[in-house]
Amino acid sequence: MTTAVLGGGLSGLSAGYYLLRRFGNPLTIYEASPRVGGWIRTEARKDRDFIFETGPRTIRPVGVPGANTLELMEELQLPLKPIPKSHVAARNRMLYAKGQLCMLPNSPRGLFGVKPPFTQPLYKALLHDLATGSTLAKNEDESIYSFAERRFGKEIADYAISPMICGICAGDAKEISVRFLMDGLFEKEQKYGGVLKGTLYARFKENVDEKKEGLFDQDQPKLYAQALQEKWAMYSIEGGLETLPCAMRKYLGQRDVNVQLSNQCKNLTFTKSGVRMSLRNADVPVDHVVSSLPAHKLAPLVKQQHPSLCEQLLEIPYVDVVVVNIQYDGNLLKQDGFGLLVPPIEKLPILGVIFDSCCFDMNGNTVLTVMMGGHWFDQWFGHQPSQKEILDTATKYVGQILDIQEEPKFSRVHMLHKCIPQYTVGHKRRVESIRKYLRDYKLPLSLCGAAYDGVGINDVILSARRQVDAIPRF
Ligand SMILES: Cc1cc2nc3c(=O)[nH]c(=O)nc-3n(C[C@H](O)[C@H](O)[C@H](O)COP(=O)(O)OP(=O)(O)OC[C@H]3O[C@@H](n4cnc5c(N)ncnc54)[C@H](O)[C@@H]3O)c2cc1C
Ligand SMILES: C=CC1=C(C)c2cc3[nH]c(cc4nc(cc5[nH]c(cc1n2)c(C)c5CCC(=O)O)C(CCC(=O)O)=C4C)c(C)c3C=C
Repeated sequence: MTTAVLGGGLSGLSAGYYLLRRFGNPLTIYEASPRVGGWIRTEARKDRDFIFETGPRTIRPVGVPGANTLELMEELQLPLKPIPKSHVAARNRMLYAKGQLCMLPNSPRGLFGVKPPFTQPLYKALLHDLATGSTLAKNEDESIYSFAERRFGKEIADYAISPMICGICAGDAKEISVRFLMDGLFEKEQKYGGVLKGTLYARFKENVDEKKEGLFDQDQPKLYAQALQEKWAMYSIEGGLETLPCAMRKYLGQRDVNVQLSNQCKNLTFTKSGVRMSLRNADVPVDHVVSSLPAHKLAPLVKQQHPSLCEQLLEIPYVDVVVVNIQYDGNLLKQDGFGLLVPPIEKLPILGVIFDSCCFDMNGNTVLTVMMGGHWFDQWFGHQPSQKEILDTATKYVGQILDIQEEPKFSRVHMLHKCIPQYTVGHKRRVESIRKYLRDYKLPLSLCGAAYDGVGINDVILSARRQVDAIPRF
């Protein structure tokens, strides 16, 4: 069976890895740009002993998706850099709200005091949940903001959930589906009439649930067991996260998988015997294609033969993010931690700041990443500001929030256009409908990647594995 993968980002490379394992060669991965990795990009400043990550920087070793990624890391023998749960970067997460830097509670004791930006002890939010019955009809969807407000009150929705959504998809919690991050809690609420009630009731079933996913019934990956034992909160890779796609490309290349860079797929034509892909210099027929492309990039490729599929794909919205990496000599941070998020209710042009040099050793440098834009990109950056204006905005807020007044020694501004999909209300049903369309028309096309089954690194790797496993054998 001849297979091909569209896209050489992490999901496409993972699809290549799992296709090779299941069907062997011939297998080709087509990537439009001259490099692999997609949004994963590390800029190493070799002369200065620090790195800038322009996309992701950490991976969570949690649950089946986390275990699956660690299995891949083990196979690739990558040198991981764990951050244990006791590390300051795992314990200290901050908000900038009401004009001050606020530390979020990191232990059960934190539920009982009143700490800004909250005006009530957090346990009251739990009482609110206990006192409120379930109010939505079964199996519906709603925004994560409205769910949090219903269950825990407006303060939690504004100062806990909304910034969390900014720190995962740069989105507006008022539009993002509750099923994006709280599918389980939502289901429990609907089933048992409350989040807390449902969580306590279902707790004893947790191990059963993990087994149900069926991937690691026999043995857990060794690295996952190690991560559990050593209580890792998250990890990166020596040299930065781009080490992962580079290692995958090498691994696949050594096993005769053809990874073609700068070869954009321009059209897909479904034929009686498979698919014809229009590529740089030729039309190539294959039996089955796995697309890892962002939904808005796949849409035009199927438009000619399947306009309604194209329209459904275009219903998955994306947002732009501005990433500003900055470096200063010496340690200038007065407060250590992972970083800070700015709740959207503050109406500031920044989404948050990550303290890279607190998470990982940067040889005495202070390295920060300021993230801006997202759902509010047009409002703040729609006038196409210059790189200097953007850098000035980032450093202004670093000055105001972190009291770092000096100019950065080194900086980079990146505009990430349509970099992160938004799982808005109804996303789950949209994806089901897209996949149903492929089944109904018996199209030899599988879809994986950040557009469909989760936006994190673990999610896109697992998405590739599941989609490859679901391809019927010829
Ligand atoms: C700013 C930012 C921070 C993030 N932080 C984290 C984090 O800390 N932890 C975490 O787990 N996740 C994080 N993520 C998410 C993670 O980076 C993504 O989920 C993941 O990289 C998506 O991989 P992908 O392969 O699905 O898509 P992509 O990376 O978008 O890859 C798709 C590839 O397809 C190629 N392509 C497009 N069109 C064509 C075509 N017609 N033909 C051939 N190739 C084509 C593109 O060039 C690209 O290489 C972050 C994302 C962003 C943007
Ligand atoms: C503290 C500041 C943070 C900013 C600013 C931030 C921006 C940002 N993040 C994404 C996408 C993802 N981030 C993810 C994980 C993650 N992000 C932060 C913090 C900030 N993110 C933390 C602490 C974590 C780890 C999560 C945890 O341990 O609880 C992920 C992966 C989520 C997962 O399922 O594992 C993604 C995806 C974007 C696009 C962004 C831009 C504003």
